[in-house]
Amino acid sequence: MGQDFSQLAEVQGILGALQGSDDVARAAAEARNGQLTKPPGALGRLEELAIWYCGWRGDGRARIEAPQIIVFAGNHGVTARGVSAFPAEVTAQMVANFQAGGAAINQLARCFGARMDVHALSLDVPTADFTQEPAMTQAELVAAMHTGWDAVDPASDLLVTGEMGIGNTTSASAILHLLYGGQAGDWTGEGTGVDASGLALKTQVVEAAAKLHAGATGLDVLRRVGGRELAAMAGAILRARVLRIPVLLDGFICTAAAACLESEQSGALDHCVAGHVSAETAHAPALERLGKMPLLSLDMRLGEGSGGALAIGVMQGALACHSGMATFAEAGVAGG
Ligand SMILES: O=C(O)c1ccc[n+]([C@@H]2O[C@H](COP(=O)([O-])O)[C@@H](O)[C@H]2O)c1
Ligand SMILES: Cc1cc2nc[nH]c2cc1C
Repeated sequence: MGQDFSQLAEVQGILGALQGSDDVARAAAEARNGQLTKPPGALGRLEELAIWYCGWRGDGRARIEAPQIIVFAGNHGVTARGVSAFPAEVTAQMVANFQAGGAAINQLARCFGARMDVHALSLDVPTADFTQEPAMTQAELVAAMHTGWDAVDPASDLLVTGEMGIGNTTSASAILHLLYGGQAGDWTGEGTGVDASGLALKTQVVEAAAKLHAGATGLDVLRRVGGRELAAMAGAILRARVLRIPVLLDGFICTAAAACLESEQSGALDHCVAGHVSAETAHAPALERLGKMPLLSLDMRLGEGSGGALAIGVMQGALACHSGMATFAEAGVAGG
């Protein structure tokens, strides 16, 4: 595709000119679904998912053959406030683990035949502490979004964006509090596992951040209280939209990053499905605000794209049935 950007205004221009899904392919998929050898509606939500996917792919009989998982990693200045149960150096250590094939996401990628890529974003330069100043400059935001944009393989047919970043649930909570209001406590949870006093401190940090950055919207929220890996996920999700590659959102942090795109441009996440709802308490209300019903609910709170990766299997199943099943006429089954 001939689209690219080097400035925030150009990102906004791309968001303002997004195309919808292909009505003709969607109608063909809907017609095919009505002829398959099953009682109407018997595959439940899989039917709606397959039709949705076919619409985005522009093919009434699409399959999933080349899923891609991208894990973005970033470090956060706000960790100096003591908001995580783990030290910041774990981010770089886990990147090494991803590269060596030892993390959960490596195993899940293999299970579903997905290509997996890892992008570490300036781990030696944490973002600024957003209780004091914006986490990123506009140039830093755009550069991180561009890393995500470039990371998407145009030949892939389903994308999962995942992340690794000690402290990034504080970022996600601050984003959601700024976008959706309420109290800081409504959007703040345990992350990697802080105790009750840790949670109280983290809630104060989110409250202070929301106060400092009050009034921000859309991508400016991502810049002010986000992080590089969140911005990269947003960039990848946007690129996927331009390339008509459907996206499975992962957990709390991925959803918060995506919510900034939706805040900037209503409908920007129409090509996305929520892969799962995580155990982080504010994830379910965030998905509700976005009108996204998660495919899975397994009490996971790992990140890395792990919940989205598991949902690849659900989507593969939906499309295998839709595109592989015989019709009543083909199979000579009565009642179609
Ligand atoms: O995906 C989720 O819903 C999720 C929920 C809680 C924690 N995480 C992961 O844990 C890390 C952030 O947790 P924390 O406590 O350091 O803010 C980061 O690497 C995330 O991938 C992820
Ligand atoms: C060990 C560990 C692995 C992770 N994967 C994603 N976030 C994580 C956070 C920690 C602490």
